[in-house]
Amino acid sequence: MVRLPLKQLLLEDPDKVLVLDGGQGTEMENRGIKVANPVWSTIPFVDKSFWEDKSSAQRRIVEGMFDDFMKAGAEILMTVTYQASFKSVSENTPIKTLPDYTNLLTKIVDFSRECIGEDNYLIGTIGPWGAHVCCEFTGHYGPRPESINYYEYFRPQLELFNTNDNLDLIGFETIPNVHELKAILSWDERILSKPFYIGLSVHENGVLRDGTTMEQIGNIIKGLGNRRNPNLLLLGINCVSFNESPNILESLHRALPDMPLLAYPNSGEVYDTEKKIWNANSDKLNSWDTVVKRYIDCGARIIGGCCRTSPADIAEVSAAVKKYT
Ligand code: MET
Ligand SMILES: [Zn+2]
Repeated sequence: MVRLPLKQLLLEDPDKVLVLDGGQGTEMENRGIKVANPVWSTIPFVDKSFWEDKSSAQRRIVEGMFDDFMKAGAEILMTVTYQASFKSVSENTPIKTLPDYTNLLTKIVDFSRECIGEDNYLIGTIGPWGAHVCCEFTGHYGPRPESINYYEYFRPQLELFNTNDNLDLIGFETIPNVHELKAILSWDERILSKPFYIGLSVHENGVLRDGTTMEQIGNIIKGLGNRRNPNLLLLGINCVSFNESPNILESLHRALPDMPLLAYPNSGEVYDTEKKIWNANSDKLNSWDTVVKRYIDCGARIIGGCCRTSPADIAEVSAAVKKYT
């Protein structure tokens, strides 16, 4: 294998910062794929023609997207599996059984590896429990969030990602609720046997969507002591306000000074939930150059973009990473 195991790279090359890709779901939408459905950006992979016809339009779009992110400088890229839990897929697509689901996810992972080659790192992404009920930006997990069986929800996707050698890292993205965070943190190496990270969904006022502060999150992680899963490699934020993201990451760094961090904010545009369109943010206070420098200064080791960030954004991230490392 050409690439070093990620854990080793993070330890042995402390100045290395990896450039992540951008917002795949929104980028696929920009390129003409209709993603408005319950499995979101995983939809093209559910179509048989994606696998049977190697020159199908949708397949070319996904290949082109990976290519353009790599040309922009991305060296760690994601599978398009944010909303591909067994529950979401089996309830909303013709794929109903565990073997068929496993087959679908294996094909997606192996296809993504083919797209990015052996030199780059591949993350198997997992959206939060809230993604299947669209509440990853509110964190409202109902009256008893502590009694949700998170493990049961994640298990089929996790078991597959754990065992597929094409994946270097598992990414839990956009986690908005502290009970879900605690559940993931309670899983040991038998449940999470591959390196993983957790991306938090943080309000622009700096607290987790459910109101938990970064300091409280720091205490939860410190409190794990030797029960902490050694595969937890990084903690960070994703799909958060572009302008506020450096402040948020800095507060996470103050809470956990030794933790390697990751950050991939939104583009800085603002979503109008009524008109369902993205508007340019006239108050975009920062440039990628500024935010990337601040991320690096507080210990970020993986930096990229989330929703509405494109290869052009990743090129700016990559230039800033080169400048400041
Ligand atoms: C709602 S956050 C989405 C994250 C996902 N990795 C994507 O960009 O497709
Ligand atoms: Zn996002």
